Amino acid sequence: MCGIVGIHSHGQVNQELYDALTMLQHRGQDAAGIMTTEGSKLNLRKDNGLVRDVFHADEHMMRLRGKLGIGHVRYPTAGVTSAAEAQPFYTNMPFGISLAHNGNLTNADELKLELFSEDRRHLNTESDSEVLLNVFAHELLSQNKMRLQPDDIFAAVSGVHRRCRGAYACVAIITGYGLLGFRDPFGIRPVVYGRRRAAEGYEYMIASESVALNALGFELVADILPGEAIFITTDGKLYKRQCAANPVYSPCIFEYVYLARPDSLMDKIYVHKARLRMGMKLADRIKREWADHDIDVVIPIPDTSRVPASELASELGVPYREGYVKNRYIGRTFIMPGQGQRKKSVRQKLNPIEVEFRGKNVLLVDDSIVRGTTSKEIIEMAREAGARKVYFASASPPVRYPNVYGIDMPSSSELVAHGRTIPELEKLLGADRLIFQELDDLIDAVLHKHATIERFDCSVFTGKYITQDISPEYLSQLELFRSDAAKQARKQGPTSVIEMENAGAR
Ligand SMILES: O=P(O)(O)OC[C@H]1O[C@H](OP(=O)(O)OP(=O)(O)O)[C@H](O)[C@@H]1O
Ligand SMILES: NC(=O)CC[C@H](N)C(=O)O
Ligand SMILES: [Mg+2]
Repeated sequence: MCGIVGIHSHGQVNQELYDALTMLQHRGQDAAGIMTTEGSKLNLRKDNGLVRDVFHADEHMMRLRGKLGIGHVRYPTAGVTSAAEAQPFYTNMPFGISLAHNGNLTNADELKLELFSEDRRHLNTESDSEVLLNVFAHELLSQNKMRLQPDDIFAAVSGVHRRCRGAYACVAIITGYGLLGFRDPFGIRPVVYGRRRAAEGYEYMIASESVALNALGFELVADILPGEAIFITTDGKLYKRQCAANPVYSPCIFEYVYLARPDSLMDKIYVHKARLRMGMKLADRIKREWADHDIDVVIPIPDTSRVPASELASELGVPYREGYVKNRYIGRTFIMPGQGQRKKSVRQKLNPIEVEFRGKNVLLVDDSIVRGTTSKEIIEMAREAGARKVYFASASPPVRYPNVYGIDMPSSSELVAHGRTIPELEKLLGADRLIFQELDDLIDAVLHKHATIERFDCSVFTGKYITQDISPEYLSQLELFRSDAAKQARKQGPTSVIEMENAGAR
């Protein structure tokens, strides 16, 4: 999961793109980038780091001039972490197109070969997003038009649907023409759009999550539906089209569990409410299966589990206490790149308030257990702080299978619950009792009364991939290339990379 944003405004967009990216920072902490267009000139700044570190006022922000632009915060799931793979990506032919992508292509390798040998296009990085951009560019070129019409752009998006597999929510600038947003036919990753009234007419914004719209005073119009594309021309006309032959509304359920901010409205579901219902369902399970529990206090693992934990406590009728103080200067640990950094960061990030633990039976609640980095450390900390019994509940089922759609969980062997029973996990993590949400309850909690979603991608819990094209060979290749060990081994090589854009003086 990365964060994407695009704005078409009547004023300069640089600061607004920056502000939107800070609202989406929780979706990617590795790199950030902004591309703006001013007439026919494009301005790009991208680098590794948090939004606040990548853009400096005089050096970059002042130079990102233009009334139309796109931005990206990256959490890598393909290629490498080099700054050259920060987004947006750009290709000159045709018209000058720049693109920012959230998701992950599962046929990037085949497409790379096709692009090279059949479409005669050049790729300069290992990124699947550069592949996606070039497929779109080739499809646009194939329309064979000197002047583009919205129909040509939508036809090119249909071409992307035919060729690209996996997850993609994208924003793109077609220089001189306008701003495009589109979503894969399964709608795996989220993307919404909104508008704001200005004296000169409406201004438009496309973003991964509605929180970015709220913060900038845009009203949410709708989700871009699976397979749909919207195009806003440089003079502010909006066109919308369903471009996929067979769209199936099936977003990733893990967005609701962990990835998204609770204050986002996503596919017409309030993430906050979905998380409250997760807490309620989990409490029901405890009441059903452990009626005589001896829990004295419910303690959340900040940040994400606060919402389900509070509802769980109130349903159980047990006090809810903030037992861990979160260091506000440490980011999300799960989306950090290496296991060493993740492990160290848990201790730096969370510190127990001893009085909430001493002599008590505590139920620690988290939204998920993935690699077990957080839960293992946290349980140990609870014991060190003097807890009598340490129980642990997860608002989602055990994560047992890799993700191939934009979450960097490439390797089943890194997932603590893979191939382990609950008693084995209790032992490994050091919990006196471990309680997981049932998948049906999680689905009920998220779906609630919403009929438009046909199903969810629940692959991290079930190993069944919504696109139905993930072979065991693909998964072993993924593990080989992207496991922590593989990434670590690659780091042993030269650390400074000479990239195309860095070759000359900047
Ligand atoms: O089992 P693990 O591999 O540790 O992964 C799961 C943990 O990681 C996430 O927290 P994170 O610190 O990323 O973000 P948060 O502050 O939003 O909870 C998630 O909320 C769990 O706490
Ligand atoms: N998490 C994402 O959406 C990643 C986007 C893209 N696959 C990259 O690695 O840059
Ligand atoms: Mg957490």
